[in-house]
Amino acid sequence: MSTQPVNVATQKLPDMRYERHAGVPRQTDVSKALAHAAHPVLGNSSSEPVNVNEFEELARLALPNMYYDYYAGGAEDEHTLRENMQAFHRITIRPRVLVDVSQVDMSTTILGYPISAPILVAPTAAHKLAIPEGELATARAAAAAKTIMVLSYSSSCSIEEVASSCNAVRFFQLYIFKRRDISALLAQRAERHGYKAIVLTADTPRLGRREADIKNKMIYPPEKNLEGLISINIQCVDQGSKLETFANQMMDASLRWEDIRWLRSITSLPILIKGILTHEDATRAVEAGVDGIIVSNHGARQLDFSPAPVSVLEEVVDAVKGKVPVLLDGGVRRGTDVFKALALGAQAVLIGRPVLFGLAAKGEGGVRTVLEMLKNELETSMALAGCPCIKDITRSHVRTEHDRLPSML
Ligand SMILES: Cc1cc2nc3c(=O)[nH]c(=O)nc-3n(C[C@H](O)[C@H](O)[C@H](O)COP(=O)(O)O)c2cc1C
Ligand SMILES: CCCCCCC(=O)C(=O)O
Repeated sequence: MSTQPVNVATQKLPDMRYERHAGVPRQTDVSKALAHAAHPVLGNSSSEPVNVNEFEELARLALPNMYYDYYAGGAEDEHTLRENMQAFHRITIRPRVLVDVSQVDMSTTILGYPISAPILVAPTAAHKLAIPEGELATARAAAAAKTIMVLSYSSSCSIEEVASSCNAVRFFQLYIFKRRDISALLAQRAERHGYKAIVLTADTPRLGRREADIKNKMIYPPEKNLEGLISINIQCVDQGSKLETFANQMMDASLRWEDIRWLRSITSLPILIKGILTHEDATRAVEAGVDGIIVSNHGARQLDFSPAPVSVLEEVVDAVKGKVPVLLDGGVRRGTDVFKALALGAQAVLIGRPVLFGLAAKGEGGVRTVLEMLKNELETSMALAGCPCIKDITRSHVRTEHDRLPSML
C-alpha cells in the first residue's frame, strides 16, 4: 500500500484505517482464527459466528488487504459508512404484548415474486475476489434461502453463467455507460436469460473517492460481462485506484431523468431505480414511470455525508404514496434493522457487505448462514414485538429521533 497521503487530514493524523491491518497474516486458515477466538477463560464457548457482524473479521483474515479494503471501505472519511449503521441504532422498537405469535410468517412478495422473507441480496461487484466460484456460490445460497439476488453488472461470473447456476428469480443491476449500446446489450442479455427486473443504479455518474482503494492502487479484475464487447484501455495505470479510472472512463455522467425513457425503450422488464435519498427524486422517479425505488447511498461508497438510507426512508415513502414499492439498503446487519425498515415503510431490504463477508469467510455456506441469521433474527424480532406477519409491522412499532423531537421542544 502506498504511504502517500491521499487527503489533507492524513498528512497530519495517523489514519487507523490503514494501520489496522499491520502485521495481520493474510490468507490465514479461518478455522484456526476461529479456534483462537474462543474465550480464554471459558474456553469451550462456541467460536462459530453468532451474528452477521462476526463474519467481517473472518473475511478480513481470509482476504488479501486490497480485496478486504475494497469490500469493506467507504468514501473519504467514511462518516456515512458509520452512520449507515448508527442511524438504525437510534431507532427504538415499540413492542406489543399478548398477541398470538405462536406462528410467525415472514413471507412476502417483490414485484409479485414470492420470497421467504423481505431480505434480498444487493448487487455487489466481483465475487471472485472472495472465492473462485464467485457469484455462482452466492446465487445458490440466495436460491436456498428462497430470496432474490440482484446480480451486479460488474459480476465476475457472467450473466449467462449465473442464469444457468440454479433455478431462481434474479434481477440484474445496470449502469448506463457513455457507450449506450453496451448498456442496452447487457440489459437485453439479462432479459433473454430470465432475469426479472432491471435495477438501474443512479448514484454513480462517477466513482466516489474510496481512499483505501487509492492507497492500495486497487487492481480490478477484468469485467466478465464486457468480454468481447470493449477493449479496456485504462489510462494513468500507475496512479490510484484502477477501478476509479476505469469507472470514470465508462460512466455516462450526463445521464438525466429523461433517459429513463430510453431504458424503457430497450427493455420490457420492470425498472427499479437504486440510489434515491430525497423526496424530490422519489417524486421524479415515480413521474418517470419506474416500477420501484431502492433508497440507498451505495453502501456509503459514493458521497460521504450523504444521509443514512434509514434516516430518509420515511421521506421517500411519503412522497411515493404507495404508487410503487420502496426498498432500502445500507447498514442492515440485524433482524431488528429489517424490522425497523419495514415499520418505516420499506417493502424489503437488501444486504451488501454481509453477503460478501460470508462468502469470503465460508463460501456458499457462509452466505446461506448470513441470510439464515438475518431471517432468524427478524422472526424473533417479530415475535417479541407482537407481529405475527409482515403486514402487522406498522409505523407505530418504531420510534425515531424525529418522533422524539416534539417532546424535547
Ligand atoms: C464491494 C461492493 C461492491 C458493490 N458493487 C455494486 C455494484 O456493482 N452495483 C451497485 O449498484 N451497487 C454496488 N454496491 C452497493 C450495494 O449494492 C449496496 O448498495 C450496499 O452494499 C448496501 O450497503 P451494505 O453493504 O451496508 O449492506 C457495492 C457495494 C460493495 C460493498
Ligand atoms: C464501471 C465499473 C463500475 C464498478 C463499480 C462497482 C461498484 O459499484 C462499487 O461500489 O464498487
